[in-house]
Amino acid sequence: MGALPINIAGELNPQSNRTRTVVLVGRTGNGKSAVANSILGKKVFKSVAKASGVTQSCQMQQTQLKDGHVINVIDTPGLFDISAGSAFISKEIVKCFNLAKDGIHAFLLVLTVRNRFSEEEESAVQSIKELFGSKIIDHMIVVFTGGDVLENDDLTLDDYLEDCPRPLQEILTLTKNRTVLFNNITKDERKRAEQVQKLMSLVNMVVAQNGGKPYTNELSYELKRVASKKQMQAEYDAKLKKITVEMEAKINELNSRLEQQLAVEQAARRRAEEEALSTHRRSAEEIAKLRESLERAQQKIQAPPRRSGGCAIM
Ligand SMILES: Nc1nc2c(ncn2[C@@H]2O[C@H](COP(=O)(O)OP(=O)(O)OP(=O)(O)O)[C@@H](O)[C@H]2O)c(=O)[nH]1
Repeated sequence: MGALPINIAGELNPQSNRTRTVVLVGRTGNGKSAVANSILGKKVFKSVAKASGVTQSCQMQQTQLKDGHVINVIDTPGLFDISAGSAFISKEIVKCFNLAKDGIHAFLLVLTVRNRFSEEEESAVQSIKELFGSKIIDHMIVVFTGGDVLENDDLTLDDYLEDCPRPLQEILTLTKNRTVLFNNITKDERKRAEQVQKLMSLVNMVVAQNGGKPYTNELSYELKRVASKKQMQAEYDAKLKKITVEMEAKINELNSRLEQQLAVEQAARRRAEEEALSTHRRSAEEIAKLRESLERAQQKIQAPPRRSGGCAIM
């Protein structure tokens, strides 16, 4: 492996300053591969409806856009799905950083308007933040797929995001509303190009806001350091393995913390639901009692006057 074309400050070398590398992250089935294909303008990544994950490993593809920018697109499997094991995640994260030799300019968090924003989605974002550090947020753009669904309902992305759940609102605030909507099934080439153009202007904005520097973290420095030392293959492999194992331990620790947090939240929600149910039951009982006494009162009023000694009591 050769030296990476970024200097120690993480800045791009002049020859690569028209290259942008983006990584698609998000839950399985949200449409990462479909977005990657829309960016590339061709069906390169497999994108199909399947209950289990389709993308099995990080892969990178490149294209040159009309404006001269070269874009590297890295598609990832559902790295932060609850079912993904830590050994798999760590291996894939190391692979992803190894693929992104120019550094990563933007992380595209892929969400879909076709499903509700779930708790799992929220904890996936938390995992990303904790594993890569909150600096990653400065490089994050939220891509919503399912533009066609909103179009069919005559809705804009802003309409959809009105009154969105608080955790999603927080992500949008953190990422300074860098959002873009993709209709990945459109056959209209102009529309596809427009979507990519909007995304690229957000990517360029992120690059500018980060002083032209791609995202780097301890892991990318470590990988760069290991790669730059022209070591023997066996030594290099051993170092890479060590990095992967360390990453796995970090993921295990994070997962057990997130599981605990989720359990606490679920217990609190269950308690609140039970309380609401018992309040509802109590008020239903009170209403039934009230109704009963009302009926009794009405029966008394409607009852024929009692007679005494043949004479009506007036
Ligand atoms: N209607 C509609 N369907 C979409 C859109 N984008 C993606 N899909 C569908 O969503 C399903 C999942 O898309 P993928 O691209 O495979 O999702 P993924 O996140 O890459 O999934 P994995 O590769 O399994 O991690 C496919 O059936 C896509 O056709 C969109 O904009 N509109």
